[in-house]
Amino acid sequence: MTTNSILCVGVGVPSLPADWEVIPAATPAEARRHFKTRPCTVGLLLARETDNCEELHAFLLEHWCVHWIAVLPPAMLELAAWRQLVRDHCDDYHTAPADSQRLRHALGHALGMAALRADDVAPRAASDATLTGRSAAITRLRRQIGKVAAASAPVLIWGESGSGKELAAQAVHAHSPRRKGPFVPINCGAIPAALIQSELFGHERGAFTGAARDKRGLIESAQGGSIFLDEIGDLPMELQANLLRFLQEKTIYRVGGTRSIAVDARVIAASHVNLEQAVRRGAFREDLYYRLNVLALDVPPLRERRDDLLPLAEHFFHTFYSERAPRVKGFSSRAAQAIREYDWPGNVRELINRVRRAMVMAEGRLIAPQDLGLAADAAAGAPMQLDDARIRAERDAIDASLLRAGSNITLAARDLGVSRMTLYRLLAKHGITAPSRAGYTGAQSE
Ligand SMILES: Nc1ncnc2c1ncn2[C@@H]1O[C@H](COP(=O)(O)OP(=O)(O)OP(=O)(O)O)[C@@H](O)[C@H]1O
Repeated sequence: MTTNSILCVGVGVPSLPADWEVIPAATPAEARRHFKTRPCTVGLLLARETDNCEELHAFLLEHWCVHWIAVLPPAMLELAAWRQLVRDHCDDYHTAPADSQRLRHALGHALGMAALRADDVAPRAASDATLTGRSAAITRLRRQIGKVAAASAPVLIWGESGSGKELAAQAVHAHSPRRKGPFVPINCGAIPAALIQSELFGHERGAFTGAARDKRGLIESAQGGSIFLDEIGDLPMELQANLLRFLQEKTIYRVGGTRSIAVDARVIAASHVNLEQAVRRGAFREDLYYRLNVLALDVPPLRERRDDLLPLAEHFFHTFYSERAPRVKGFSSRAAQAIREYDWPGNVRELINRVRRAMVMAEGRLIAPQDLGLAADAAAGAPMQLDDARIRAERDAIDASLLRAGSNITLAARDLGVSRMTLYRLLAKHGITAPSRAGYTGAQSE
């Protein structure tokens, strides 16, 4: 690919400077074929009234990393759907007929910006199927990821549990100049405090009892790539100092070691707690917070991007298609409505778990709200003894937290405010099978 390649989608390709390679594609389908073999960083979208806005929207979503410039008749800009398409996907737009001087200038500028971002690296991937969703919020996030990926400073991702922080971190890495290097995810909250230092920084032989040989830490293993520190707020204070030193000096010391080791790894951190408040409470170092918070990304909770709910549900239905009971063909309209109306406190992870469970448990051909555990209480209104109501509420709470926690007993117990042992006892009491990591399938007995 030359750096001056421009993919023109639509008809009526304008004359452009001879040293630019112009790749014409009359339709999105043709453009898709070109993208497979000739990825471009700049695209010109020549829209006409007869075009299908939805189809173009889907195409642009797949190629969100491209810098798009649109040319469209002024009347189309009166229409809300087209205005949104331009707002969501394009860096710039011109009304047709476009002034050729201004258009060349805009395209030249886009090529220049793309070249700066690419920074001598292979072209950014032309599509990313992983961050599914079509809401304005997720579209914005994808655009921000594209920008953040090109930079080299640390990234801090904020979002509720299960909202997609790790996926966003993977996308930053996948679109960055480091994409060929490793992506090393670490959950700071899941590693026991006694182990975390040697896990992160490695150790030298004899550093402590049991350290029989030298061991590389996870930070070192991210050499040339990115390290993803999930739940950074759980990092003990003393390690926060070590991490700060690494961010400042790009070197680490293994536990028990005296030699500094240079490590070239980009830090991407994430938290579901407000780190600013943690700083105020004295639980998180202020200097580390400012070091990390250079490029911030906010992954919105699912209830704030309801337009993503059905595309995501469909996406997971297809992802787990082979696991479904063979008769299950899709979602009923009542299930779709229930999905749209529910608040999804456990975010995308909860949606995955509910869809997976429904695909296995559904009684009919179409998934119903009750298969998703989202039916309005069928017994509502019927008299119920207080004891029964208590038992039912307890079981529903356990059910819901297991779904939110993605079958992780430790997280579910924490969510419910009980110990793991108590949760196991409650599971036995309600006849709920202790979930395997493969997936929670809900209460087994009524
Ligand atoms: N937009 C999305 N498209 C497709 N899958 C998604 C999307 N967002 C999240 N997921 C999926 O949802 C699950 C939870 O996402 P992820 O692990 O990234 O969340 P998280 O915010 O890092 O969670 P936690 O705070 O618990 O670590 C993963 O299986 C992920 O692949």
